[in-house]
Order: sequence, then C-alpha cells, then structure tokens
Amino acid sequence: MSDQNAIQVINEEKQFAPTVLPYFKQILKENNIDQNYHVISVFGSQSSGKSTLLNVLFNTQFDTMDAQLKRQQTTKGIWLAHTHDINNNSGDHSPLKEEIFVLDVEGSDGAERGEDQDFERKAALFAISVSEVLIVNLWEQQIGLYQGNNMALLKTVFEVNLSLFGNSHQKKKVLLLFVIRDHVGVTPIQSLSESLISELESVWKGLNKPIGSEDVDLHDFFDLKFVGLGHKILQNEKFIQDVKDLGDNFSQAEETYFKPIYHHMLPLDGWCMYAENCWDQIENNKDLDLPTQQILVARFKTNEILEEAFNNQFKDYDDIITPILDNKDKLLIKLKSIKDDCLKEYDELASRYTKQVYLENRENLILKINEKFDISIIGYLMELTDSLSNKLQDDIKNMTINKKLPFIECLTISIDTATQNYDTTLQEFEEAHLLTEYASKKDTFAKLMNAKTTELKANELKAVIARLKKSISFHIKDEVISLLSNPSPDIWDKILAKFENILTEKLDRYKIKKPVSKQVEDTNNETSDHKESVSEDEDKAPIYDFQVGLTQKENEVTVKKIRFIAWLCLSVTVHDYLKPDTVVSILRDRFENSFRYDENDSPILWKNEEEIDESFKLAKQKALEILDVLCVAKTSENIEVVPDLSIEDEEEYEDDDVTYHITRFSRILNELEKEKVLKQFKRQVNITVIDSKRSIMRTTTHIPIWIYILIVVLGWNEFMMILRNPAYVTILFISFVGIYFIHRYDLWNPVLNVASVAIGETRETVKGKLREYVFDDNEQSAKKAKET
Ligand SMILES: Nc1nc2c(ncn2[C@@H]2O[C@H](COP(=O)(O)OP(=O)(O)OP(=O)(O)O)[C@@H](O)[C@H]2O)c(=O)[nH]1
Repeated sequence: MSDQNAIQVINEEKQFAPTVLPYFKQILKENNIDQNYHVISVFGSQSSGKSTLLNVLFNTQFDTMDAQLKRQQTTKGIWLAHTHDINNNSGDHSPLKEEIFVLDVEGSDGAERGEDQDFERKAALFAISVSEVLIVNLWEQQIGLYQGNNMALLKTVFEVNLSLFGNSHQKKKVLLLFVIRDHVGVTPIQSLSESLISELESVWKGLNKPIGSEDVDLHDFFDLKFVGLGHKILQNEKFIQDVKDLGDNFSQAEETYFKPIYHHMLPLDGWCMYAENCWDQIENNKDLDLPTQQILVARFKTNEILEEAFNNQFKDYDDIITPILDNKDKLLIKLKSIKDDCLKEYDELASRYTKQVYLENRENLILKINEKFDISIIGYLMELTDSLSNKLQDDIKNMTINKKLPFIECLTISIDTATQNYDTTLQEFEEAHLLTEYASKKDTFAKLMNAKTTELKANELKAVIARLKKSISFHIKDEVISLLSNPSPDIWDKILAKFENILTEKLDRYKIKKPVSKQVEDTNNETSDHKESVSEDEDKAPIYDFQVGLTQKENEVTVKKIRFIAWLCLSVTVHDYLKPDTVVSILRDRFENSFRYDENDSPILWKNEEEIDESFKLAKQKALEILDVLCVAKTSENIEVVPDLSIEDEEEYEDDDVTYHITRFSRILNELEKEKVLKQFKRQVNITVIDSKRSIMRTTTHIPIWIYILIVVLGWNEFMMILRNPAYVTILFISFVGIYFIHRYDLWNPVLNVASVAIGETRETVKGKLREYVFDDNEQSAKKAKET
C-alpha cells in the first residue's frame, strides 16, 4: 500500500517535521523496502503546475492551486508523498516494484518570501542531498529569454552541488530532468534542449568554483534530460499522453531514469534519519558532508541493529547455557549456534549500510558476543583446570606406584597430559571462533601448571627428606645408643664412622655417576680454564639426584640439609642419652664388668680383702677412664667433634635449640655434672666393694664344727628319749608326712589361713569366757556387799 497523501517534511519555519519518522515507520512496517526506492524532487517557479504534474504522473495528492479562485502559493516548505503507482502507457496505475518518494519543493519565486533567497538555497541543497532525480519544471516561453528566476534557481542548484561534491573523489551524479510545460510543439524539444544546455553551460561557467574544482564540468555532476508536455488546458489529451510517455521513463526497466549512480545506497530505514541530519546541518549553516552523514546514519543504524540482534539472541542466554556449562560438546554447539544466529540477524539488516561501518560494527558485535561467551567459557575452563589439577596428583601417584617411574618423570608426563587436555579444549573453542584472548588463557594455564609443578616438587622433596629423616634417625638412634651403652675410649671414632655409613647408605639410592644437567652446566657455564681447576676430589665426590627435578645446585643443597638433619638427630640422641644418671650407670656397668668378671667373663672369687682392693682399684680406674670420653666428644686424635656444616645456611632450623645442639655438640656433660657423676659413681662402687668384703667375712666367720659336735654330745640323751618312745616317733612321723604333702602341693597358704582362723576363734572364745568370768565375779561381789 502506498500513502499518496502528502506530508510536510520541512515546514514554513524551516523545521524538519516530527511526523516524518512515524510516516516512514508505517511504510516500513508494511513493506520490506531496503534500497528498492527512489527519491524524486521537483523544482520550479511558483504556480508552474508542479503539484499538478506530480499528481498526474505519480498519482499523488499534493495540494494544487485553484486558478479560478486566486493565483497564490500553494506548496509551502517541502512536502513528501509515497507512491509506487506511475501513470504510463502500459496501463493505468500499474504498480512498481520499487517505492517512489516524491518531494514537492516550494516554488522558487514566491511573492510570499519576497527577496529571501535563503530557503530556496537550503531547499535546493536538501533536495540534491536526498534525491536521485531533480525535475525542473518550466514553461516553454521561459526558455531562451534568460528568465532570471529559473536560471537563478539552477545557479543555486549548481553551486550547492559543487559545495557538496566539488572536492569529493567520488563524483555523485544527479539527473536534471527538465519538464517543459505548455510545449505546443512549434519549437522542437531538441532545439529547446540545446538552448537550455547552452544556457546551463554559461551559468556553470559563471560560477565561482571552489579551489581544486576549477576544471570540473557540468556533466561530471549532472545528467540532463528534456521532456515537453502539452498544454494541460488547451491540449489536455496530449498532456495526458505526454505524462504517460514520461511515466514510461520512470517505470520501464530498459530506459529508466533511475540509475544506481544516482542512488544514495542507503536503506530506507535510515533515510529519515539521514534526511533529518542533512536538514539539521543545512539549517544551521554547517558544512554538509554527505558521505559523513551517510556514515553517521550507518553507524547509528548498524549500532541499533547490533543491539537488537544481540538482545534478541541473548535474552534467554543464562537459562540455556547454565545447565550445559559442564558439557563441553553441548556448550560448543550452543554457543556457536547463538553466535551464528546473532550475526545472521545483524548481517541481514546491517549489510545494506556503508560496508566499512557495517563491517566495523560486525567486529564489535563479534567482540560483544565473545565477551559474553567469555564468562561462560572461563567458567568451564576454571572447572576443567580444577579437575585437571586434582587429577594431576592422582595420576602421579598411580604412575609412581604402577609404573615405578621416578617422580619427576611421572610429574612431567602428568603435566604434559593435563596441558594437552587443556590446550585441546581451548583449541576447540578457538577454532569455533568463540574465544577472546586465546594466548592469555593458554598462558594462564601454563603459569598455573608451573606453580603446581613447583608445589608438587616441593612437596615431593619434603616427603623424600621426611622419609630419609625417619630412616636416618631410626638407624642413628639404634646404632649410637648401642655403642654408647658399652663405650670404649675410641667411641667417638666409631660413632662418626657409623654416622657416615648410615648417611652414605641412605643416600645411596639417589647417587648418580654424572647427571646430564651437570654435564650441560659444565658445557654451558664453565670455561675450559675453570674446568681444569676442578680438582679430582670434586670429580670423585658423589653426586646426588633426588629425582624431583632439582638442579644440580638444589640437589647439593638438599644433601646438605639431610646432613644437617642427621647431625641434629645424632646430637639429640647423644645428648638425650648421655644424661648424668645414664653416665653413672654406664660407668658402674663398666666397673662391675671389670670388678666381678675376669677376662674370660668368669666370676671372680676373692680369697681375701687385699684381692678385693686390688680388683676394685683396677675396675674403678677402667670405669673412670671412660668418663672424660663421655663428657666431651673427642676423636682418638684428641680433636673435638664438630659437625661439618654451617648452621648459618640453614634458615629452616634457625631456632635456639638447634643452634645449641649443633654448636655444642661435643660438650655433653659440664664440670658440675661430671662431679656429680663421679660422686654418685664412687658412692655406688664403694657400696659394692663393702658388700663384697662382707660376703667374705660371712664365709670366713661361720660356726666352727666343734660347736656342732658339742651339741650332739650334750643333746644325745634327749634324742634317744624321743626315738625310744613309739608315741613320739609316730607323732614325729605323721608331722613329717603332713609337712611333706603340704610342701609337695604348696598348701602352705590354706594351712596358714586355717591356722590363723582357728587361732582367732580360740582367742575370741577365751576372751568371751574370761569376760563372763569377770562379770560373774563382779556381780557376786556386789551382792555380797549389798547383803553386808
Ligand atoms: N497552463 C497550464 N496551467 C497549468 C498546467 N498545469 C497546471 N496548471 C495550472 O497552474 C496552476 C498552479 O498549479 P499548481 O500545480 O498548484 O502549481 P504549483 O507549481 O504546484 O504551485 P505552488 O505549489 O504554489 O508553487 C493551477 O491552477 C493549475 O490548473 C499546465 O500544464 N498548463
């Protein structure tokens, strides 16, 4: 449907009418027009039949003057009508595919505006800015007379056109269609057109052309066409036929006046804005730059389309995406489909605008979509990172146990696998063009894996050190306490040898001949001179690799740390064990061993005190010779034992206790403690020797045999009396048998219990009897006393 009813675009007050936009919206709502439209403007003197021509040619309904009433200005400002009905020879009002917008411009020499040429100029500028075809309506009799007004109008048209396109590289062309009214046919149209062309060229020449456009030709900007129309009143039929012929030129595809070169290539939905912007610039006397205006409109409209497409496609985004955030395949498919749909929607509408602007905003839309996707993808990648990170530890554990590979190899394989998994996923998003900052995301994961590697290596190293510490501590305690409990003068040599053995043995599994890294370091970092300076001892020094990916230097530091731990353990073991009481006990054992047993470990039997004194002296001497050894740790070469490490390097063990242990390793007992030990030891051994002497005295002061003989002689009669009496013998025999069985079956306890109960009972009975006796006696005495 077309709306042939005209609306005012620019009113008498030179304002762009607010009704234009709704008018276009209505047209756009009903038609999908895009760029299939044309804009035609008509110029000419006032009351020259412009509106009449447009109404007949385009079936519009512009107001026309009723000549019988008054000859006055009818069209004020600029009016616009929409049509696709053109009056032509193929049939009345045959509809066109293209939409046509016709601008009826206020007459140029209207008495109403007087000498005010401002509107005329602005109207011309506006019409050229928005139209493809400018119809110049003029009477035949005006041609050749240099009718000032028409030429003045055309001069204005030329000038504004030059100002718009004079310096433009892309020459924009407009068709100037001269419609010669009341052409009675005496002068052929060819002749009239030649006259007009020559007039136009002379006007063109006379123009003040802008700098740089001095040589431009009229025909660079304008195509010229001339059409004559019969007298509407006197030759109405011819007039109608001429209009139909003219209509053919607008509606027949072959020879149409509409050419792409005239078109502004702006979708119709942006035209209204474009026209308003143009008028705003014109009205405010600003420089009107049409390409800029087109770009501004394109920018605005493509932005609008972008926002709309984005909002349409993303309105349910969260509801759709949230449930599939943990499913990569579904996520990929859905995100891709949303993006494609969004771009499709944008492309459909925005591609009609200036290509550069359309593409710019397409990029912006892609960015906006990807930014929105980024939140979801980052969420997914974070989940993936967490799961890969968690799996990493399990993978390493499984591989270490199942494949028996060194930790660092398992770590490297697991990190590579995790990185590969992550990169593959990232690549999939990248290939689907859903990602922003691919490199940074890759880099973030790589950094995370580096941090994880460092953490896992540190943990593994801690575990290795802890295992070694446990094992070394156990062996040191075991071996050292065993040595200390039975010390010899060279005990510290033995302990040190044992200490080194344990360390060497425990570190042995980490010992390597020559690590690759060392070789590389040697090759890269050391000069040949330096290499020569490396002593043979250093070359022979064992090299360790704890297989947790440490550098040679770090491995060396770890060895030092383990050595430090071992020393600390040794120190704690020695100092904890060799307390004064223990030392007394050790000395006493040593004394006892020497005092009571001979070289063959057989007990010594002293015959007299002199022997005891001699043994005591030797044993005490032997025991005490170890006291100094246990008080201060010295080697057999009389060198105090000092741990061969520097505690300053050991930041981890910087506490007073450790410092004490390491710096005072050899100082086991101080003088005071030594005195105390000596005192206790002497007291104890003195008791021992006294006991020994007493035992000799007991054996030497036993009862002489003659005493026993005397007893037998003196008690002979009593023995015989018992043996001769059968009753005594029987009682003696029964007593022996009873004692034998009680002893045989270990019945002493029950017998003693029975005896004690029997004694108790007897005692109670006796007490009762005595009590009765005493009370009866008292009562009788009392009675007697009363009676007396
Ligand atoms: N002689 C002659 N008169 C015509 C022709 N066409 C229209 N008219 C008459 O000219 C008068 C003005 O016609 P309009 O169509 O209103 O003229 P206009 O140029 O649109 O007038 P404004 O809009 O006021 O500038 C009317 O009375 C018409 O009847 C024509 O072809 N020949």
